[in-house]
Amino acid sequence: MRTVRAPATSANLGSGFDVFGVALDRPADVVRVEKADETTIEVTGVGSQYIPEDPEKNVVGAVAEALDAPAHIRIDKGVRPSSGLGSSAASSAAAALALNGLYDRGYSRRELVPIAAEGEAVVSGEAHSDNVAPALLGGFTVARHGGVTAVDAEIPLVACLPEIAVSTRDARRVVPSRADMDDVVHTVGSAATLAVGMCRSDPELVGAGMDERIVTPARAELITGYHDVRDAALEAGATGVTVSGAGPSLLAVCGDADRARVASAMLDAFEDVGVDARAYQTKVGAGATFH
Ligand SMILES: Nc1ncnc2c1ncn2[C@@H]1O[C@H](COP(=O)(O)OP(=O)(O)O)[C@@H](O)[C@H]1O
Ligand SMILES: N[C@@H](CCOP(=O)(O)O)C(=O)O
Repeated sequence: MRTVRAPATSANLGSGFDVFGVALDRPADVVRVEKADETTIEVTGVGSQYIPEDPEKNVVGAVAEALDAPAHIRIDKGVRPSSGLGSSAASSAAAALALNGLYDRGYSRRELVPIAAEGEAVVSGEAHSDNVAPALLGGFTVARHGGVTAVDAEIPLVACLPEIAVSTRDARRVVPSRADMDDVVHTVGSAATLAVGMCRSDPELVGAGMDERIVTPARAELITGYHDVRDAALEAGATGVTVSGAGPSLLAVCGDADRARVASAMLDAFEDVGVDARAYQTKVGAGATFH
């Protein structure tokens, strides 16, 4: 038997669509695997009523198949599905690491990234690895077709999750297929600023580098109260705010001293537009760990 905890993650960070991601210190999924003749899945925890236990439909079924590692898989969800906090990726990453250990497959964490991404293809139609990379490796990650670069960073964050469901599949449909060259240049500048900020653990640079004008505005439309909540967080001291993953969560970057104030400003702003929400006061954290 093997048990692995894998963290929530936030992808894109505004300017790094389908490339950048960070592991969050909390919340997390816990996945336990035992060898079996065929794969069966049991799901408990946050939002488990919305998650299929059929191995053809649950992300961990695709991971078990990719590793040729049939197992009884128990998932205790800490990351709500359709949250924009890498819920499916947390399960995929945890299952990949746990099954790799259970069956002695010998893959490194980096080699497990494309295997765990097979799970993402089940739910969003594409094996994007910007969530599974930080869930496995921790820190700030840059996921490209050629491989993943990861760095540790000390950055305080607030992830604010409203009681709205936005599926990654639907939010990918609103992404424009073409972009204006001025906006592309702006995005490159932001992405470079953000990456330098992560390397320096500098919340000012990371926040400034989240600004992006191509994907984020289209997705903001799917989130009731997005602009009010963003403004409230900035006024409370956040250095940058953007859509987390495909939404509906918002991710704010701030200094340590401002984190509690930013979290409560975001909750109040959601409440003002009639939306219940919860805020995770978190930071860039570690990747999946064995228990
Ligand atoms: N193990 C799993 N954990 C979470 N969601 C899963 C899992 N397996 C399948 N799903 C499905 O994936 C969808 C959620 O994935 P996604 O929209 O990517 O959420 P998130 O943005 O939080 O990653 C839901 O439809 C859910 O039923
Ligand atoms: N790059 C993907 C990330 C989706 O993240 P999730 O946490 O919403 O699953 C996208 O932006 O579509």
